Amino acid sequence: MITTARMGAVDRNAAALGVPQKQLMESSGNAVARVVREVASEGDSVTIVAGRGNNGGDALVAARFLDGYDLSIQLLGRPEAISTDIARENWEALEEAGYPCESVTDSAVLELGEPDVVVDAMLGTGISGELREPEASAARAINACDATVVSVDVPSGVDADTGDVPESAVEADRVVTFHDGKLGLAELDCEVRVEDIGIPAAAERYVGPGDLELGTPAPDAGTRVFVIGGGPYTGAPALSAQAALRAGAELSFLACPDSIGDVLAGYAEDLIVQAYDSDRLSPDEVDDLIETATKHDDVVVLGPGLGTADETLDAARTFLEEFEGPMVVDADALSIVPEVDTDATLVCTPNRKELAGMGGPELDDLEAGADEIEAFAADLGHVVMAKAEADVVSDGERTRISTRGTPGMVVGGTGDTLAGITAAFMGERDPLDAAAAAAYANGRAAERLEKGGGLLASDLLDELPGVIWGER
Ligand SMILES: NC(=O)C1=CN([C@@H]2O[C@H](COP(=O)(O)OP(=O)(O)OC[C@H]3O[C@@H](n4cnc5c(N)ncnc54)[C@H](O)[C@@H]3O)[C@@H](O)[C@H]2O)[C@@H](O)CC1
Ligand SMILES: [K+]
Repeated sequence: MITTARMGAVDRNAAALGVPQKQLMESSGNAVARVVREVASEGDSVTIVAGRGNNGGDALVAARFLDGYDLSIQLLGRPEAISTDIARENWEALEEAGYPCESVTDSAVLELGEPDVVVDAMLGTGISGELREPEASAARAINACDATVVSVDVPSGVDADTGDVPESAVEADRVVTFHDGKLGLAELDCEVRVEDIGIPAAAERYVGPGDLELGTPAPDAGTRVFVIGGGPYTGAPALSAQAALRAGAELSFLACPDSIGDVLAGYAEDLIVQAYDSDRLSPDEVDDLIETATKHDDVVVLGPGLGTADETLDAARTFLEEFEGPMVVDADALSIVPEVDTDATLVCTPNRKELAGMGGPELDDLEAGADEIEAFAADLGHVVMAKAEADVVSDGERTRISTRGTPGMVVGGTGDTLAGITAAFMGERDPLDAAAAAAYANGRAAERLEKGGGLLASDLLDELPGVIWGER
């Protein structure tokens, strides 16, 4: 099963891999025609009712695969109103080649007659709510006639994600949907066929620009990130907090020992430092930290630069047990995740060594071990983003791999930026989607810098907005 948002992302990834949507539309149209051939006999009359989006485009392609039938092609609206180039090009090709095309500009004029088959291609996944005109009248006409109704992708009007069926929706006899099943079709009383349209498996497996779009919230999402880190180290928490801002967080807070508060504040005037009265994180601070994070609905980053003192790990353990919001767990805090029972929503970001330290698989090649990482994430019950040349992100059921990045990223601190980006995205996005998008963004930032070696994690900061807001 796939959501329509994820389907859109995979589609975009396929285009980035060199398989553009027009090619997929050709496959979809072909698949629609195959189903029409199954329900129609030679010479039967087939009426295509096409909307102005890509759902209509699929059926316009199908027309070219239906020689031998008594075809009628009705476009709902004026050809100039077709909303995508690829659908318009397919319309123009039909007109040019002399197919029986009509543009229906007044809903009252939709003359269905008594066709044997109606292809319902008014609306697919682009729909929201009750049908508007002229689609609503056309749906009534389709529902009133005796024809076998073949719906393209989804019966027009039905929400492919939720399965909501507004009163005005088309009642289909068959549905031809593409690539993968849609949750919203499961409850319908009709035959649903899932057709392969030639999307490369890599478009789902490897993160691409579609994942960036899917996992990145709007720039005004207003997420607040709260980094709990530092003590023995100062750079790591500062990098996480700054990366969160570059990835669109509205505010980035840093909770740290007061002994390093001034140092952290000195790194960047954009950070808001909340120092506690101690040399390192200890259980005494936890109640305050949880109260602050909970009150402001913060996304927490726990771990960067915390160190491994016993009292610090005790504090991290208590925080995990008691916090119930979204959080990224990185670095020194990772080792305690398997021992605690938490209601928080976690993305854990171990490198190879930390992964093994958490009781996960010992792997040289994370990509080759993706199945083991998936099994580990399932056991753990949290999203795991394992980091190396390839980053493997899994929630135990869904697994995505990012091969973006450069060898220069082995330098210290690139994991800290990744944690901060993930947190900024997690405020408004599914944790797996957020983590996958963050891996892509962090890696792309390094690629754009084109440094063979000598990359600094802090170099990535300036590059992130161009990737995230420019490439999504
Ligand atoms: N991988 C994919 O995602 C592929 C998608 N394809 C097709 O593309 C379709 C999605 O295309 P689009 O995104 O262009 O969307 P649609 O073709 O579903 O329709 C979009 C249009 O419908 C209008 N609309 C929205 N709600 C409405 C309502 N309640 N009443 C009347 N009009 C309404 C919108 O303003 C928009 O112009 C899929 O369903 C599928 O058929 C295929 O071409 C192949 C590949
Ligand atoms: K449809």
